[in-house]
Amino acid sequence: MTTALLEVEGLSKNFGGLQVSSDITLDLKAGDRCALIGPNGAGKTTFVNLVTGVLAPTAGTIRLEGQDVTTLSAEARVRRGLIRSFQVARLFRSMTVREHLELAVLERERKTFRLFASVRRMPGLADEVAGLLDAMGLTAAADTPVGTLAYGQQRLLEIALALALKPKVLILDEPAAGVPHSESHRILDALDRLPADLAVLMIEHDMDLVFRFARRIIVLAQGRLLCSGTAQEIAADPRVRDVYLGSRAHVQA
Ligand SMILES: Nc1ncnc2c1ncn2[C@@H]1O[C@H](COP(=O)(O)OP(=O)(O)OP(=O)(O)O)[C@@H](O)[C@H]1O
Repeated sequence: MTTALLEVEGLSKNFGGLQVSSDITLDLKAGDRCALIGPNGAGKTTFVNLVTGVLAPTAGTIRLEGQDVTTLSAEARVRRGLIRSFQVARLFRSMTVREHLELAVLERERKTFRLFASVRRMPGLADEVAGLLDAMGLTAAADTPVGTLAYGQQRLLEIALALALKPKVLILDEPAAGVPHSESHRILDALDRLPADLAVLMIEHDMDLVFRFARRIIVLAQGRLLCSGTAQEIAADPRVRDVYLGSRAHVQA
C-alpha cells in the first residue's frame, strides 16, 4: 500500500459565524492526479489556503509524509515539499523566463538575491533550468521577458517555477486561467510530463482539462466534500449536476 504524502483530516474553517470548510478529510498519494472542483464559493480556495498554511484551520489536522504540519508556517511547508503554483503576474515583468527559473532554483537552495550575479556558476544550475524549460515546452521562450508572455506560456512558467522547488505534493491553482480553450492541450501536454511520483491536486474551472487530467475528482459544495470518483463517476453523479445547476440558478437569480 502506498503511504499518503498529504493527509487532511476533519479540516474546518469558520469566518465568524460562517463555516467555509466543514470536516474535510482526504489524502494524496505519490503519483496521484487529483482535481478539486465545485461551484463558485464552494470553498476550494479556502481549502488550499488551509493546506498550504496561509490560513489557520478552526479544527482538523494536516500531515505531510506522516508529520503533523497543521501549525507550521507556509514557508516551512514549502521546505517540506508542499508547493502551490503561484502567479507569474506577481513577479518581475522584465526578467526572462530563464532568470525566473534560476531564481527559483536558488530560492530552493536558499541562496540570497544578492548572489544573483554569480548564479550561473552554481554547479548544475544551467542543466536543471534547461530540463525544466524542456519539460514545460518553454525552451524557445527561455529569453523572453515574462511581461510579454502569452497566457499559456505564463501558466507553463508557473508550473515550471513550482517544479523548480522540487515538490512532493503540487497544488496547481487554475493552471489554465486565461488560456484559450483551443490552447489548453498545451497545458495538458506539460502536465503529462510531470514527475510520475509527484502527488498533484489541481483546482481548475476548465472541466475539459479536469476530466482529461484527473484520475480522481473531488467535489466540494458549501465547504463540504460532496463526493469523489473518476471522471465518469463524477460526470454521471446527479448530486454533482445538482450543485452546479443550483449554483447557476443562484447566480442568475
Ligand atoms: N476571509 C474571509 N472572510 C469571510 N468569508 C470568506 C473569506 N474568504 C472566503 N470567504 C467566503 O467563503 C466562501 C468560500 O470561498 P472560496 O473563495 O474558498 O470559494 P471557491 O470555491 O474558491 O470559489 P471560486 O471558485 O469562486 O474561487 C465564500 O462564501 C466566501 O465569500
